[in-house]
Amino acid sequence: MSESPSPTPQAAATPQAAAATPQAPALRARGLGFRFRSRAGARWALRDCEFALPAGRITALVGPNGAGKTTLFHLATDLLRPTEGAVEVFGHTAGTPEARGGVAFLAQDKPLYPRYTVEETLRLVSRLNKRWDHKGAEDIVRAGDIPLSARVGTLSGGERTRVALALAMGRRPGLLLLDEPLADLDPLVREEFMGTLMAEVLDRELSVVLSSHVLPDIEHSCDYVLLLKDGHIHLAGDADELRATHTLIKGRADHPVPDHVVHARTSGRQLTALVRTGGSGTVPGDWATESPTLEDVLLGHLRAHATADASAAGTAPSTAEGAAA
Ligand SMILES: Nc1ncnc2c1ncn2[C@@H]1O[C@H](COP(=O)(O)OP(=O)(O)OP(=O)(O)O)[C@@H](O)[C@H]1O
Repeated sequence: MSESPSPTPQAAATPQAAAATPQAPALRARGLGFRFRSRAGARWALRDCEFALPAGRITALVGPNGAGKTTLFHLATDLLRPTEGAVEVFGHTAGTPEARGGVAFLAQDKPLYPRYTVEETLRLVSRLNKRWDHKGAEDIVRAGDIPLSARVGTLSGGERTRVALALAMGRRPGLLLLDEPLADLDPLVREEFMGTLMAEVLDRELSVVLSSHVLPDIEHSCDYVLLLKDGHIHLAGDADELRATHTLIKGRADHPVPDHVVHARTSGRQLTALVRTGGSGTVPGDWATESPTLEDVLLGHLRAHATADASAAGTAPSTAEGAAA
């Protein structure tokens, strides 16, 4: 891991508690847009984003590569400033001392000093944060059997993720933003990591937004979903509600396809489709129906996105993969 100028940039943020407005969403976007400018020209990474993520929940932030997930985290933590609109943390505009004090960010590359021991790293970050829970941070490290005397550079990817989580949690944030924290963890450590996170949510009334491409891990741990595509909000809502308002159907491919199909595909003579049923669960026609998992719902919407892209590029498969979101 390369040495970086500052471990956990957000750890140096103003250590001031966010006086959370009661009932204020943990994270809210109002007409939020961000445009990168480069030599190649300007490009919108996020546009017209409107959402309110409820407090005390674990929100899954999902979307294809380049959808704008990291950009959203950077806007929420004031590493970037909106080109248009605004983003708020517990009702406070991102970048204000109240917002900065209430949010901790675990970045994808988890910047840490490799030559420091774990203990030195915790002490360094504790000095930068008045509101620091040293025991809580150490407990998270110890739960992973990581010696405090170990040099960060000698830790595995999963162990570094745990140390970075301890640094973020030590700041006692109201909102924790995790950018693909599961990417370098093996399945057992992933399960353990999500268990630690869920316990923290319950014990500390923490709100979490977690970006991930690992959909099965989201299934049992996330209770709210935000799906981004091409910098726009494609889907947002309570996980149970999303399961209840979609239905999986299977049947003969030569049957007329029902309304509100999110995504359909054929295999031989069989058609399988994800349909928005608005909660009734009923689909007219001769179809076998099944309740979808959250993964089914997200895959359906992600595939719809991929197919729409392929169609636009003239490369859509010639099967019945038509999609209507
Ligand atoms: N520094 C930059 N300069 C110009 N464009 C950028 C920059 N960083 C990101 N982008 C572009 O902004 C868009 C959103 O990028 P972002 O990293 O937010 O996506 P993401 O959803 O986090 O992707 P991934 O899942 O691959 O991590 C992409 O089109 C990306 O190419």
